[in-house]
Order: sequence, then C-alpha cells, then structure tokens
Amino acid sequence: MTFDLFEHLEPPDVVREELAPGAVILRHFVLPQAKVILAQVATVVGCSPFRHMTTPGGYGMSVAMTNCGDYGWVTDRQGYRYSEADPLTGKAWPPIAPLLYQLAVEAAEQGGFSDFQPNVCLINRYAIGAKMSLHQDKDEKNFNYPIVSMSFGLPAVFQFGGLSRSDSVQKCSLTQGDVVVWGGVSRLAYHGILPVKAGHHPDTGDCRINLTFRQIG
Ligand SMILES: O=C(O)CCC(=O)C(=O)O
Ligand SMILES: [Fe+2]
Repeated sequence: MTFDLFEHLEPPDVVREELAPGAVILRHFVLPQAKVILAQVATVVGCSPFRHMTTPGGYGMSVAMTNCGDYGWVTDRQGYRYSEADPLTGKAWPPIAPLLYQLAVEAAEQGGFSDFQPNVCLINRYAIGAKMSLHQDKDEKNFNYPIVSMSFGLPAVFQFGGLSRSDSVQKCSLTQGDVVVWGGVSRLAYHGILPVKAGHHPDTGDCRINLTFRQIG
C-alpha cells in the first residue's frame, strides 16, 4: 500500500501524551513522511545553510540553525528577532514546502488549535552534545498561536516546565516522527533539550533535526 503523503496518521498509530493543559506530544505523527521531510530540509539547507548563531550575550549556540518561511528566527549581538531576509545570503528564506505546512496545521488541530497558519519554520540541527537550555518562545508578536515542533533522527530528552524558570520540568524522550504542540495556557512554558547523546540514525547520521513552526503575528 502506498501512503498518501498528505494524509496524517490517526490513532492507534499516533499516541497522544498530554503534557499539560494546551500541550501534547503526538507520537509518530509525521513518521510516514520523515524521509520526505528530511529531503525537504536538505533543499532548504542548499539555499540557506545551517549556521551557528551568536546570542546577544556573545555566546555561540551549540545548535546549528536555518529557517524556511516568510520570516526566520535569528540571533546576533543585536538580539533575538525575526528577519525577512537570511543574513547569511541576503536573500529571502526558502518557502515552507506545502507538505510541511499542511502537517504542521494538522498537528496544531490535533493539539486543539485551529486556524494555525505558520509563517516561520525554524530548523535546528543538534550534533552530539548540542543542547538548548530552558527558555520560553516569546519573540513572536502574538501568543494566541501554538508552537508545533517535529523531531527527526537521534533521540533527545525534551524538558517541559511551567511559566517560571524554576518550575519543575517533565522529561520526555522525543524520537523520529514525534510532534509536540504547545499553546494556550502553556504557550509560554519553559522548555529545552538536554545534550544529545552519541548515536547513529539511519536517516540523519549523527545528529538530531528539529523543526518548529510558528505564526509570528
Ligand atoms: O529542539 C527542540 O525540540 C526544541 C527547539 C526549541 O525549543 C526552539 O527552537 O525554540
Ligand atoms: Fe523553544
């Protein structure tokens, strides 16, 4: 049987794990499309390569990043922001492929958020040892829209906490095809990724790839 790439998996193939009000893990949601999505990431990277950005404080990030969409998330000594042009190429970011867009919209719907029209897809590449410290996604103008996050390649431990940095965190392993959706009262929840452990994945080699979709305004 051939799988229609534009169809999403339904339960029991997708397993829902409620993290908090407004926050859910949809296990395996994009597993059937993983290889195609990774090929689409490679196309984006051909136009807008992965790069290690610098935080406003002057630190190099361990995660390499690029974007597709109308805007891309960037950071440098001037601060965190969304930019219409890729500062590396001076050109617009590549577009979000229709398949990615539709899967992000459907994941948001499954998470309880309709009318999500993402215009940013931040692509994160974690080499072994790379991490993302606890943070809130708060550079968007409108917090009514959720964050939709897709994971591929090496597994990683996702930390999901509360609205204060000091709140306790849940730790969940994310593997290829898992999608996390958070919004509503959880939209500004602290979250992060622990250092990625050494390993090999047949589709990504020695790294983890994460895509986060946002609607910034
Ligand atoms: O890599 C992940 O799963 C999370 C990424 C993230 O939190 C972000 O890009 O803001
Ligand atoms: Fe984040």
